[in-house]
Amino acid sequence: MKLDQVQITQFRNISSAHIIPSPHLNVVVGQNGSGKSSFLESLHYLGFGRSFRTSKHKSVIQEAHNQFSVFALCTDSEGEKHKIGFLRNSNDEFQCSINGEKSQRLADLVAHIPVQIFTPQSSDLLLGAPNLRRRFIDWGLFHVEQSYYSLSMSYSKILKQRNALLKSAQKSPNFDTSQIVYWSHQLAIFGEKVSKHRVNYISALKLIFNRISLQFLPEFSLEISYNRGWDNSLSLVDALDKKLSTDIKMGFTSVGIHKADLKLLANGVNAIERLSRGQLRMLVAALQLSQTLYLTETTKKSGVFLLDDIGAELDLQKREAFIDELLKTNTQLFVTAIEESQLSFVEKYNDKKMFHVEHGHVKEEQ
Ligand SMILES: Nc1ncnc2c1ncn2[C@@H]1O[C@H](COP(=O)(O)OP(=O)(O)OP(=O)(O)O)[C@@H](O)[C@H]1O
Repeated sequence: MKLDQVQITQFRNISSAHIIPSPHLNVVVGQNGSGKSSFLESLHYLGFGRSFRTSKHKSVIQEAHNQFSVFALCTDSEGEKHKIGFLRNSNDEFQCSINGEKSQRLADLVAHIPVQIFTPQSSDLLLGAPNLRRRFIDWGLFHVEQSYYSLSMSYSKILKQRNALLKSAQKSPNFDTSQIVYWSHQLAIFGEKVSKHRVNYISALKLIFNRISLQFLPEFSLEISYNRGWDNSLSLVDALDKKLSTDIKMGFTSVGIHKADLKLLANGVNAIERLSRGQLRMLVAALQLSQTLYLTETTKKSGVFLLDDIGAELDLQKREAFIDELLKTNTQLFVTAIEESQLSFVEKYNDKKMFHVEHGHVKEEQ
């Protein structure tokens, strides 16, 4: 899906903006505090229903106002037009709109536009907690595997149920554990299915990643290793049964897909111990690009890629390599920079638009 037009209202310092982007490359330039990241953040809402900078939705609503909205006219890969929108008010209520129909289900909206974001904080994918890496895998699967969302939602609901029973059992020694065993079996049914999708996805991603990482970080031998969240020699139901008494003691489920993790190895050791900050960012870029390639190859869908503050920690050559490769995937790119000189190489692209942001006004450069 490509964004043909975007209308933003009362979003941070952007009172109102109407943009007609290029379907390929959009360069957004402006001084510190001008509103570049806010512009990308508003597009992020269309792909996730949330910000990439804060969990407090209220803080993105423009001061002295009580709601923001982002609307877009888009074209999908079959050439069909769609009208999508997202609105959120200061009472923390939101509304999605898809081709004129209102919806309270975020999944309906975010399924339309696969949005990815790359910021100076993106190395958190490798440095941060495992849930960030699971979210990375889940994002990829959500957009390629139709059943994945409902399978993982079912797993989460059953996990809550099992954890509530474990807490009750923790408090009362005579608790009938057969109920927990029942939920362990239910949990295992969905957990095995989700895990199978994840394992297949990682294997496919590895093939693409091996090629991209050679290009982006040729000085290292890089490898993805995936831990599915329980003992490899056991089925999930057996692993859950084996951990039953430990889980009762702790009051939560210690094995399952909610414990899965990705590890990135550089020359055989954990990449975070070996790579510089810039190299870690490039590794994240390679992972995200692999996802983009997989998405377009398997579904023919195209997405929107937001690159915030590209100048931070990536040298000119690496910025160029990343943008070159993203543009080959038919992704619609929005790149922000403080100065045009940080992106001097964009001269070579024909189908691009340049935008200038000043005090929240987004203007296309003619
Ligand atoms: N809720 C809000 N209402 C009005 N203005 C806001 C709100 N939240 C943030 N701002 C202001 O919006 C401006 C734009 O911030 P933004 O982070 O988009 O800037 P930027 O151009 O990305 O800057 P930098 O290059 O420093 O990252 C800032 O001056 C900020 O103080």
